[in-house]
Amino acid sequence: MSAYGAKLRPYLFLILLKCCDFSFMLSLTNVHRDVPTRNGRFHILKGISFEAQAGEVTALLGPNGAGKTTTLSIAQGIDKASSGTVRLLGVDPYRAGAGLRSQVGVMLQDGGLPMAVTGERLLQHLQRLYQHPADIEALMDRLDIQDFRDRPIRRLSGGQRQRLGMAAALVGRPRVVFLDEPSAGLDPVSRQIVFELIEELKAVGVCIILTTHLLEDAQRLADHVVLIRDGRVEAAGSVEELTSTGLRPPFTFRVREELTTEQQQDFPSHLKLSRDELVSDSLVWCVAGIETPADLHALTAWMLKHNVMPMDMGLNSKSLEDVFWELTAHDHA
Ligand SMILES: Nc1ncnc2c1ncn2[C@@H]1O[C@H](COP(=O)(O)OP(=O)(O)OP(=O)(O)O)[C@@H](O)[C@H]1O
Repeated sequence: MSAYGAKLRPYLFLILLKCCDFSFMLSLTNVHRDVPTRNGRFHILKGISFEAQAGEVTALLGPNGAGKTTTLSIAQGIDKASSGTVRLLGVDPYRAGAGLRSQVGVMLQDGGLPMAVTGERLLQHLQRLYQHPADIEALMDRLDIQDFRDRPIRRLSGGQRQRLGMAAALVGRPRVVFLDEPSAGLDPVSRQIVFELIEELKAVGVCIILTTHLLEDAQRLADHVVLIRDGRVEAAGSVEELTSTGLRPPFTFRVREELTTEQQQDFPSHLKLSRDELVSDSLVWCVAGIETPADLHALTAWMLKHNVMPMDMGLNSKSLEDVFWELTAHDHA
């Protein structure tokens, strides 16, 4: 190697290292997607950026029509971004060949499953497409598919199809798995099976990207949440990061009997008392403005003065659902 080449060697090594850096299994940078319409162009995605890492669950959340499915399709390479950069295992998924496909599992929704064949036949067929497939007997055991393995897919219930769709996504032992609404329509037992499997996949370093409308599921499963609204990333971070920012959840207390007008009128003026509208039981009250022990003292002094003994009271922890409502409040106004 020339002296110039020798000087370049450390840099070449660094560039090579960067190209092989798969700590982000998936990255989208400023991705736009627009489609022609009669009056011009409709912008479905308006600059989506996020990353998904190995051994983590990344959950895409958002209201109907936000752009989640379009984002997933582009991330998988089924659809093409109008602009921006997509990297799946280091390559552009839209242009990539079979080498990438064999490392990526996609959970097919109902429409994508061949209705006439049996679940077992489908899994056997998929098994032959991969060099190092999973053991499908073990997969069928794990997802509780054995009982209906020989039934045509069209005869299966929604929950059975969901589990078969998940098995189909895992036959090739993928490094990255895309799951569209994996827990939709599942009974509690099937849901638990799917959740445990997702945890096992995480533990062996699989990168899981899922969409869900069930915020409770996202809260339980996701390491990283990407909240999409109107084609943009409205918020992103861990569940803890998202639930510890923004509005503080209200302090609530529950009483056995209705508060009188006099009690309400004498409430400490720097605190705001209102009924908790999310609870059908109207005897739950929210108190906004409790920031310090002195505020708490003002509240309990008012209770003492008016002989109000709460059945329970406390500061609520914020859920992903609260964050979702906060961020999408103007959509529902
Ligand atoms: N090919 C297309 N042509 C025109 N509009 C489209 C096209 N594909 C998607 N859209 C529109 O883009 C928006 C986002 O669609 P997308 O399916 O990505 O949303 P989503 O977040 O997955 O919604 P949902 O939660 O209802 O499944 C919707 O308004 C949809 O009607």
